[in-house]
Amino acid sequence: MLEAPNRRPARFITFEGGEGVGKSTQVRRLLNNLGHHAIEAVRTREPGGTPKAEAIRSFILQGRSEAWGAGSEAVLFAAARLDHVNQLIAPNLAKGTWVISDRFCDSTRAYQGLTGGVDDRLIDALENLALDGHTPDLTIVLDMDPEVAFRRVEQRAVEDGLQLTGDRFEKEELGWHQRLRENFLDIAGRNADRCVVISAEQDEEKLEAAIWDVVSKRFPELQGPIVA
Ligand SMILES: Nc1ncnc2c1ncn2[C@@H]1O[C@H](COP(=O)(O)OP(=O)(O)O)[C@@H](O)[C@H]1O
Ligand SMILES: Cc1cn([C@H]2C[C@H](O)[C@@H](COP(=O)(O)OP(=O)(O)O)O2)c(=O)[nH]c1=O
Repeated sequence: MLEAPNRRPARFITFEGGEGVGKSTQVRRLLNNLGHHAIEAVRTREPGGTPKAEAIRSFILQGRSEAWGAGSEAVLFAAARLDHVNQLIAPNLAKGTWVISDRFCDSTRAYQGLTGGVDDRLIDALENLALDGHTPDLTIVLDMDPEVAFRRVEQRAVEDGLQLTGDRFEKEELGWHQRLRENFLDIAGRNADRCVVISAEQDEEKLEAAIWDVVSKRFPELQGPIVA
């Protein structure tokens, strides 16, 4: 079959950062903006994205692997990622569909590696195996004070009449979340070609515009007028 001339490769974009910084909200908004530029894209998340990876997600987030330690949890996250890459990410990119993921490999490095104390060599090995070359083209790291992020989540839960329970990682103490924030910034600094840090302490529309500015400058195919 003949390749369409000048067909650009599909892009793989990930969002990273602490709890409640607005990743899911901005993934949705980015997808919408890509649609306005006639870019076909799928939204996904980690842990999860495929039935097998979602099963691993429930197991971990219910706290069932907590007693096994951060090393074993890193292996579980990588097992979920392997399936996610093979079944969803790689096939979509291969057929020209962009993939936008709410968290990816930097979360394992930040949570289990730098914050959880798992040896870099294990994190590196798991990352190489699970990604199999599918490194994101761009990673947006949403950065904010975790205390402010918690207040947002709490306020929204009160407004929606929901009870906040806190999953496996949400229930860690504030100092832990502050270290996590520093660790994401450290990862971004060490991968400056791929990662862009954006302050998430701005309203949803302004943050969306700041993200679009970064994404559209990075990928020339987005620089034309809105077509859809
Ligand atoms: N820029 C923002 N300003 C204020 N509240 C926000 C903003 N972005 C998201 N929220 C709210 O904060 C909470 C967490 O947002 P969410 O997108 O689910 O974060 P994450 O995916 O990072 O956990 C939600 O209740 C959401 O409506
Ligand atoms: C992908 C991934 C997530 N996690 C954690 C981060 C979150 O606490 C949790 C995912 O839960 P989620 O509800 O998606 O969190 P958030 O809304 O903040 O993104 O799993 C890891 O510890 N390691 C990983 O590799």
